[in-house]
Amino acid sequence: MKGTAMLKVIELDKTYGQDKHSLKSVNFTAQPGEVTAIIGPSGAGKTTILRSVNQLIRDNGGQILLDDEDIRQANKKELRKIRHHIGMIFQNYNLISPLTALENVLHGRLGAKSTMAGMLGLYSNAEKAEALELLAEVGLKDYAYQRCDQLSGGQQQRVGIARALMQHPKMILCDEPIASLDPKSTRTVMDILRRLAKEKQLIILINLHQIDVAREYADHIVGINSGAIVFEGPSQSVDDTVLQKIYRQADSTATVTANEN
Ligand SMILES: Nc1ncnc2c1ncn2[C@@H]1O[C@H](COP(=O)(O)OP(=O)(O)OP(=O)(O)O)[C@@H](O)[C@H]1O
Repeated sequence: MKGTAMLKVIELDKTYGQDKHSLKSVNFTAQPGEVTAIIGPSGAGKTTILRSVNQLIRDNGGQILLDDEDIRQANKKELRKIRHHIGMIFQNYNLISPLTALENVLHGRLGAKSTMAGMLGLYSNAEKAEALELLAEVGLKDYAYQRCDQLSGGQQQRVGIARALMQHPKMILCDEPIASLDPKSTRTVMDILRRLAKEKQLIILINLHQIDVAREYADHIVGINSGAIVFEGPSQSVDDTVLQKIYRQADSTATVTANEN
């Protein structure tokens, strides 16, 4: 992939089983340099969108263009290559606990290595230096040799971010990355994601339950209700009327988190 990537999702459909229509002709764009947040009630389809974007689940139709290439049309080999440039950040961090922060970050290179080199844990000095630099970028310079299960949730999520950066991503997909974090760690993680989007011109696509966090940190907001996009626009235009539309008639679990430190 080359050039500046933009993610463009066009008329994406997903049906689970026979009749469970989870995404209904979903359209939205996410620009490099911006944080794009997907908000909506529980069960609206946020995770289904993220999992479709990197084709962890197969959808039923539409287009997913990254840098004008349709990810849906990629064969297995091409998909592996595309996925290598898509970082993932998870609610439960998905780190390998007994390993150190540095080792976990180095795992971000696995997709770029031969199976044998990956299995043997063979990393070059340049890769190690880069991993250390990335840990410093997320404020964990002094924790490189600490086991991940000895780090706080917020620190573990920052290791997850450094690991994603080790993939040299065009885009980072974040599935509720702050759901398990306290308000202070939430701010640290969101500050880092926003800074990285700008500095590295990354597309950051993030599922959020916390409306206030989305409004504060996202440049662009996509609102989904029952599988259909009901709002797309700058975060400044998300007012009460828009929120009512996004969360209408739903058993909303959305929370407005406190912004205290
Ligand atoms: N594997 C599956 N099989 C069948 N239905 C599924 C599956 N995964 C999700 N769904 C359904 O698809 C819809 C969208 O689910 P999804 O997990 O994408 O919502 P969400 O907005 O991410 O919810 P939450 O905020 O609670 O995580 C829901 O109705 C859900 O029950």
